[in-house]
This record gives sequence, C-alpha cells and structure tokens, in this order.
Amino acid sequence: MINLTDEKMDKTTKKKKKTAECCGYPISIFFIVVNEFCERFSYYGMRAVLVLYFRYFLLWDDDLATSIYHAFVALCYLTPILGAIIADSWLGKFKTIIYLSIVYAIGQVTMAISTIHDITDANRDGTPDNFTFHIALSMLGLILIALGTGGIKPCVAAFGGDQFQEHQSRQLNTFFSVFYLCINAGSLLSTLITPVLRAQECGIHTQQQCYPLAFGVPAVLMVISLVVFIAGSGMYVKTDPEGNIMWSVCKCIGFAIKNRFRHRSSSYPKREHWMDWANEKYDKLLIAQIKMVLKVLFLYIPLPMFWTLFDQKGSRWTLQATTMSGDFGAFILQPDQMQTVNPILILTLVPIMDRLIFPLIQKCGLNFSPLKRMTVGMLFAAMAFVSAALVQIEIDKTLPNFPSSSESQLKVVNTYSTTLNVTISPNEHLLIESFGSSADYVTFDHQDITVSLNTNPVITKAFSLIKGGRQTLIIPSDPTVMYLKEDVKSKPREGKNAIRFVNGYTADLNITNLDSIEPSATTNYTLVNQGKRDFVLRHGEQWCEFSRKFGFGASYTFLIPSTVFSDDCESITEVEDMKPNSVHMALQIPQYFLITTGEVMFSVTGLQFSYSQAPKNMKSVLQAGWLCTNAVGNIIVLIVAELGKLPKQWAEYLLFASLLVAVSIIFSIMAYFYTYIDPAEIEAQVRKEQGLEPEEMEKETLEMEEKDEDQKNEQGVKQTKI
Ligand SMILES: C[C@H](N)C(=O)N[C@@H](CCCCN)C(=O)O
Repeated sequence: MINLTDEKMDKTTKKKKKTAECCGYPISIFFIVVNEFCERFSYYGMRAVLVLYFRYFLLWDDDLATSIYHAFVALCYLTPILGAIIADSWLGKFKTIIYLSIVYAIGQVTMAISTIHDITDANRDGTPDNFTFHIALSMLGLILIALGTGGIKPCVAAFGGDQFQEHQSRQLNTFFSVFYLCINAGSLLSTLITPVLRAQECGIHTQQQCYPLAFGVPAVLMVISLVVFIAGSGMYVKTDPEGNIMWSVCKCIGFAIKNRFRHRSSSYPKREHWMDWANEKYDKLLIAQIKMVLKVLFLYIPLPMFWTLFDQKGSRWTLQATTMSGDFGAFILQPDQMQTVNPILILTLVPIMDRLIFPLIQKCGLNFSPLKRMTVGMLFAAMAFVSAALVQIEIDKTLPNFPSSSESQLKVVNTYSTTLNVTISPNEHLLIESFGSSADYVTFDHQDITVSLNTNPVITKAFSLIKGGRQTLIIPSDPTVMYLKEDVKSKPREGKNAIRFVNGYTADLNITNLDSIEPSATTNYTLVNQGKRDFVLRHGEQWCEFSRKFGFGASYTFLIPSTVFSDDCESITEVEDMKPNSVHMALQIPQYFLITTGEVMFSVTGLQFSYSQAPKNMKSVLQAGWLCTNAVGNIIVLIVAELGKLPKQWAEYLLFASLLVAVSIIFSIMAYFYTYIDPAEIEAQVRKEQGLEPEEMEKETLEMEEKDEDQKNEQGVKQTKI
C-alpha cells in the first residue's frame, strides 16, 4: 500500500519534476545522444558488410543477396510499430528501450558468431562445411537485430523529446538536429571502419576475411550503447504508459466506422468528422487525439516514395560507382566507400541549414514551414536522381557494347609464330599479328561459325558461340587445336580488374597465386584490385617478375611468349578485353549533395514534425508511423527491382525522379490543407469543454488506475483463494 502511494505521489509530481540542466538542456539527453551514436554505429557498421557476407561467405548470388538485404532493411522499419505499442501501452519507453536493446545486442552477438567459419570447417579448407547452420544462425541474428533496432527506434527519439520542459521548445528543435548528427557520426565512423575490419584476415585453422571482427565490433558497440543508456537512468523523465492505447484507438475507430454505417441514411444529421460517430461511447479527449494522429498519418501516404529513392544509395548508386574510377590522387576510394559522402555531408549541412539557411529564409520574411521544407526535400531528391541519370549517360558512353541476348561476340588472339589471316564465315576477315589480337569484338547474330586460318595447309574449324556471350578464339602455337574461351560480359564487381594469362611458353608455368598453367592453355579470370600489382612467373629454376598498374573495372588477357625467361618478362603482351572505367566517381558528388540536402529538409524535419504533432500519449506511435514510411519505401525498391526492368539504367533513374516530382506535387496539395496544431492546447481545450481542469483530469486518471489496481488485487486474492 505504501508503495502504491509513493508511486502515485511520483505520478502527480512528475510534471513539475525539474531535471538537471546544462546550458538550457536537460543533462539526461547526453546519455540519449551517446546511446544513439553507439546504436547507429552498431547498425550501420553491420549493414555495411552485410551484402558482402551474403555474397562471399554464404555464397548467395547477387540477386538473392540484394533481396534479403532490402527485406532486412524493410523489417527494421516495420518493427517500430511493435516497439511503439509495447512502449505506449505496456512497458513505457524507458523499459522498452532497455529490454529491446538486450534483444538487439543478443542479435548482434548471434550474427557475429554465425560468421566464424571455423565452427563448421571440419576439413579446414577455409569455407564452412555446414551452410545451413550459418544461414540459420545469421537469419536468427538478423531477426533479433531488426526487432531490437526497429523496436527502440521510435522510443529513443520520443524519449529524448520527453526530457524537455515546455519552456525548452527551442532546445527541443536543436536536440532533434543534434540527434540526427549523432546518427550520422555513428554511421560515418562505422561505414569507414567495418569494411577495413572485414578486409583483415583471421581464423583458427585457416585465415579468411575477418567477418567475425567486422560484426563483433558492432556487437560491442551495442552493449556499450545499452550500458550508457542505463547509466543515465537516475536522470530521465520517465512517462508511464497510458494503458493499452493502441487497442483503445483501434476499438474507437472501429466503433466510429460501425456507428457511421448504422446511421448511413440521410435522415441522420451529418457530423463534422467521421470520428465524431464514436462520441456515443468514447471519451472526447481520445477522439480528439485520434483525429490528430489520423491527420498526420494521412499526410504520410505519399512519403514512402522519398525513401524509395533515398535508400538506393546503398544499392543502385553503389553499383553505378563500380563502373567509375575512384582514383582521387591522394587516396583511392572504393565504390562502397562512396556512401560515406552522405553522413559527411549531413554533418556539414545540418549546422549550415540550422544556423544559416533557415534563419536567413526566416529573416527574408518567408514562411518555410515544416511541410514546405519536406516538399522541397523531395524535389531535391528528385534532382539527385536526374543528376544520377546524367552521370549514367556519361558512363554508358564509355561502357563496352555488350551483346544483346540474341547476339554473340568474338575476339581473336593469336599466339602462333606468324601473322595470320583469319576468316570467319561468311565474310569476316581479320589480319592478326603474332602475339596480337583483333582490334575489338566482332558481333554475330548467329551462333554457328566456321574459322579458317591461312596456314599451310589451311586449317578450318567449326564453332558454336554462346548466345548473349563474349568469347575469345585462342590460336595457340599449334593452330590445329585453336579453342574458344569465355570472356567477362559485364564490368568486374567492386571496381576490380579481371585478368587471365595465355601460356605461349613450351612448358608448364607457375604464376603468383594461380594454379600451374599447361602450355597453350588459358587461365580463368582472377580479380585484382586497382593499383600496382607484381606477378612472378616460374618454371623450375627459371623465373621472372613483371608488374602492371591497374585502374578500375578493366579486363585483360596477358600473352606469355616462349621467350619469356630470356627477356626477363619484357615480352609479355597485354590484350585489353575491357577498358578501365574512365568516368570519375567525383561526378557522383552532386547527386550525393542533392539527396543529402533533400534528406536534411525531409528527414530531420519529418522527425521533428512527427514528434510535435502527436498527442503526448501517442508520440511513439507517430514515430513508428513515420518509420513505417521507410519500410514501405524499401518494399517499393524490392518490387521495382524485380518487376520494372527498364533496358537503360538512366531511364530508370529518370522514372524515379518523375514519380517523386508527381508525388511531391500531391504532397504539397495535401500539406496546403493541413493546419499545424499544438496537441497540448487541443487536449487542454477538450478537457475544458468536458469541465475538467488538467489537475482534475490527472486526479481522475489516478482514481481510475487505483480502481484498476484494487480490482487486480481483489482478483489476485480470489485466485489465491481458489
Ligand atoms: C545515415 C543517414 N544519413 C541517416 O541519417 N539515417 C537516419 C534516418 C534513416 C531513414 C532512412 N533510412 C537513421 O536514423 O538512421
């Protein structure tokens, strides 16, 4: 009984509780922003290496890896609804954050364990023997992570907002910007660090890419995030959950619809709002609160389109970067590192916007309301995609002319001792020097060809080409055994270079990191990174070394002559199968700048707007609704990627840009009719109309809670009696 009274005292005095302040800000928010920094480091760090883990550890193909990745992101933005329900109707935000963070940390640890190949690598060949085990464990880890990260997401932002008193509205706005900066600082550091950790080698039996470290560090950060949050425990303003609010909302909406349907005849007088049909049974305050939430949720309908474009930074834009050159002189940027431009720009743009641009616009007497900012944000994102389309057109000009699905392409490489006249039926004549190749690929719209060489006697051989493929006809020192070798028909992944060797030497050769090659044979392609690479060729005691400097995304065939050891590798010839990328990655900076400006206007503002327009007891619900727009956006990416295969990538970018412009026009019309509200004022007004002063209202709630408590106690007694 004493405890109950204490609790009640706490509840009634809570509103007046003054939190410790520093420079006008509650000190407790320090713990919240540090917690957010660590959590976002954990999330983005894990996400940065996830696709590569799917692709190169679980050995999934590109399509499956991309689909599971986007499905995971979508799940992360669907679970906020669950988190909001738990917080608002059961545990309260504080406890929800703690419990779900524990789930999250367990998920990260599970994920890190699933990446230890040694667990199932019984034959010690460096690859796991039991993929099912690793897949099952990593999927379990990802589900727990999605539950954790999504579940706490609406609560942390809203819990931060709860720390502010009414007179701190200016500080509250700054808090949301600082909050966003912390998200991006975490994201920036982790996307720079975890790929480096992954590139390390580690293992018990064999040394492999160090995924356990790349996933382990985010797991540690998640534990730190939890510890920091708990450390601030004594300082927080903790608002209690207001009962099963979601259930009450659903029942109230259901009743309003049913009641409206029952009274559909024109003889019943119309009501101002369809929710007013719940008046007969439900509290006016609840109805007023639902109206506020529905108004905002309605406004959210067009928003997923923004995220559809925004989240393609991680997929389409990164793929675009793999066809570009990342040589910045002082440093080399990998295609997936280009994404770090976004958080870097956020860290620069948020202060500039907050301190300079928005105040300047205000000084000019322009009303740049939150919804106007969001519309402009959408237009910026659309412009970013126009910029991406222009870059794509430039890239397309430099890309090889790959065969269509009905065509075949052929190149000829001559390692015979003299120049050859090669005739490919019916009318293709090529003159190819010894240790040279045809200038480019010849395209055929049929697959069956006959090749004749002007040797003495003439050698003729029939071949069947691969439909939609690129091949090289290798003419070795004995031309009678000429053969076809399949070539790469797309840019090598991750901006790497595909290289292979044709052995024109008279005996087996060993080349660094490659299996031994027989005379006249051609190796399969090996991928090498950009930069200077050294190769050592060896046959018995003889050896020589040769070096080549590689750019990005090229493909070469190296022809090794019989004189290779006598001239110290000098005579090795290089045939360029595919030119290196020539469009510079710096050209992507404008599109990153535009999308990030759009993000500042749209996302930071949307976060503040969702908090400010929500009634006190439904703040997490609206945050969850806001995050849900993101989930839908990712689902749209999945659908478009699967269904809408446009032949040209630049056309797809323009399609997305046009769709977003259309959606932003619709949104601006909806925003025009939206009137900003002060939820607290509306609630006070409704209470007044009901003849209740705020204090009385609180008392009434307490009395109801006390009754509930007594009933529960009585039931407990009855149950123990039974
Ligand atoms: C890192 C990125 N710039 C960012 O700020 N992300 C925010 C908003 C996410 C919404 C889109 N996926 C975050 O909370 O992670």
